Amino acid sequence: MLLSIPIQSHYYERKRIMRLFEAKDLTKKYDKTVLNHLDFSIDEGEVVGIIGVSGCGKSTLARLVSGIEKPSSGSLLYQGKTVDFKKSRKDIQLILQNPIESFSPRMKIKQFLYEPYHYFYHLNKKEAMTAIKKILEQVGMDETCLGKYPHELSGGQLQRISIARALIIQPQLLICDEITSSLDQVIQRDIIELLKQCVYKYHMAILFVSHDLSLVHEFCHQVLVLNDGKIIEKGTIQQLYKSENEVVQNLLKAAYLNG
Ligand SMILES: Nc1ncnc2c1ncn2[C@@H]1O[C@H](COP(=O)(O)OP(=O)(O)OP(=O)(O)O)[C@@H](O)[C@H]1O
Repeated sequence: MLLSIPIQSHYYERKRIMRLFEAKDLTKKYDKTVLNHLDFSIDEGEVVGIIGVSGCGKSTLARLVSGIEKPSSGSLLYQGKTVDFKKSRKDIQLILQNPIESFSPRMKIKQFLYEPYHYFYHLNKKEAMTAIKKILEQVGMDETCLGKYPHELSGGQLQRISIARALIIQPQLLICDEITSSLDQVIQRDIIELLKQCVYKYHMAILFVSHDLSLVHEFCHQVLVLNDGKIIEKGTIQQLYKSENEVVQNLLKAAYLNG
């Protein structure tokens, strides 16, 4: 045994536990098999971390769970039924590492935040604007961003706007693929705090792909370790510290040395 990461873990309470999402025998092949017969589940209000070395299939898994790519075989269940990603647009949302990819370059931030109110809640612009201002406050932004285009904001500001949009939509499952990796540490912390509030207030479940084990340590209830297309270990981060698996030990050691 093993090194522990020097950060205070702070596990916030989960209110009730119901199975939200399940992957069964999930396989994805391109020219080679990237994900190989994976089984895992995510409960309501649960934060599940995905870690593993570069190229092990983390982003591929995020794309499958969010429905932007189809598995080669296996099934994905949402509340016990095969997911219909068209119907589940409100329930399952993805935020990417590079937030600019989620924005249309010619759409002002105001429109980007108004769309979900219009589409999911049928609010008119005046009603939505009152709500948008409140949400902006929650993510630490002010109204001046509303008249701007995406390229006029920084990466951290765009990531906050992406989270604001997720707060508006309030999905049951939010998939975050390396969303803090291009941000400085202070903004990383703020974003994790915001996501914790989403879990706490809205009982949102989060699939959190990250190479930053200190954030995973602080944020995730359960962690899956991917290697060579397979889940080689799952459990709390404390359980992972006790793992005899060499790959897991090396990941934790590398995180400690880099941290
Ligand atoms: N559309 C694709 N076509 C062919 N191969 C792909 C495709 N997408 C991913 N791959 C391959 O699948 C493997 C896993 O890639 P993926 O991006 O999921 O890994 P990752 O763990 O997220 O990596 P990183 O930590 O570097 O972001 C890689 O070998 C990659 O080249």
